Amino acid sequence: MNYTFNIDKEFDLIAIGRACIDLNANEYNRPMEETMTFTKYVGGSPANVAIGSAKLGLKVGFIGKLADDQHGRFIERYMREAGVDTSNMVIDQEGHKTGLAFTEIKSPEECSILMYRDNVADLHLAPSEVDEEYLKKSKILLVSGTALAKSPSREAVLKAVSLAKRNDVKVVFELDYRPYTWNSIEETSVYYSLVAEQSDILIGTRDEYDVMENTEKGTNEETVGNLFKHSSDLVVIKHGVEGSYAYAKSGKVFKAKSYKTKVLKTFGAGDSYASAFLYALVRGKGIESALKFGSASASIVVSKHSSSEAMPVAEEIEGLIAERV
Ligand SMILES: Nc1ncnc2c1ncn2[C@@H]1O[C@H](COP(=O)(O)OP(=O)(O)O)[C@@H](O)[C@H]1O
Ligand SMILES: O=C(O)C[C@@H](O)[C@H](O)C(=O)COP(=O)(O)O
Repeated sequence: MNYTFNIDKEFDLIAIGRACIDLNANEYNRPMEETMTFTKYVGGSPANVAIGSAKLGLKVGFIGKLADDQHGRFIERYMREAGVDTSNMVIDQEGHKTGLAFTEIKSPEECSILMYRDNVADLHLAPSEVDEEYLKKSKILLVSGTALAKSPSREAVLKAVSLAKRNDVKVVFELDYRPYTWNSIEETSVYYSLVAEQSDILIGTRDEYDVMENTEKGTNEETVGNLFKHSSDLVVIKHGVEGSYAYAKSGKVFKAKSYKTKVLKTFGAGDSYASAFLYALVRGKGIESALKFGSASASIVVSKHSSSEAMPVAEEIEGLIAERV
């Protein structure tokens, strides 16, 4: 089953939200307290998705705010060289900082992220910095849930969503829930529900949908039943290594297994999944195939050290899918 986009648009995808720095532990299987060296990469979920999709060949743009410092300049250059259009990345003029994510790899299954996100530039993106003329050129607006955590970024995203709806741009909501950015689950649930109801496509883990619904143990059937009362017509629910489902409004349900690999760390799975899933969907490969693309890309990235730099090219994904038929 195919998903259709407006083919007259110049950009395939424009992401909105944070572009930050990941500092990934060089020493494996050690707690953070004993980790002495880290490698720097561009990070931030929507930046990772933008980089991943651009590497696969989509025409990608980004709306976000960068710190006016060495880190901000590193991020802009890296993304531009990765093929992302950075013309709508705004440079902060008020001394806000770049968000940092230190990763801990205690074991392949036990990974965590220590985030430094006080006073970060990305959450200071203002509604006036979201340009309708730019956004309307895209097939997809990719919204990262974390960008809803604080004003003025929250209002900037709400404006982008309403401009997307006015201009035949599909809204894809990547729930991307990061607890430390929010005051409470109640607050998250309010803003997640607001954007979910206006989104065409949603991508999240089962746990993230539970946060959105402010519930402990929701079911996929209840989740999609509620979402299909609104704008959504495709809902992807990921269950980690157990695999993932896509529910279409027509009633069709698709399932994909994950691809076994030698896991180095678990982070990066969600972002690589989203970039390859959307690539396949935009290229008209069908929903079932898009799930396989997402899963295969995630499998490749969890076996590597970074999230952004490790994003695969299409041939690597196709090779893995063909090998595991
Ligand atoms: N250990 C793993 N080995 C291989 N693939 C994995 C593994 N963990 C996750 N994946 C793949 O990555 C996808 C997203 O992972 P998940 O953990 O659900 O998302 P997130 O990283 O957003 O929390 C899964 O649907 C699966 O295909
Ligand atoms: O999103 C962030 O700010 C941190 C990411 O850059 C980091 O690489 C990561 O956590 C990715 O994990 P994922 O969301 O599971 O793909």
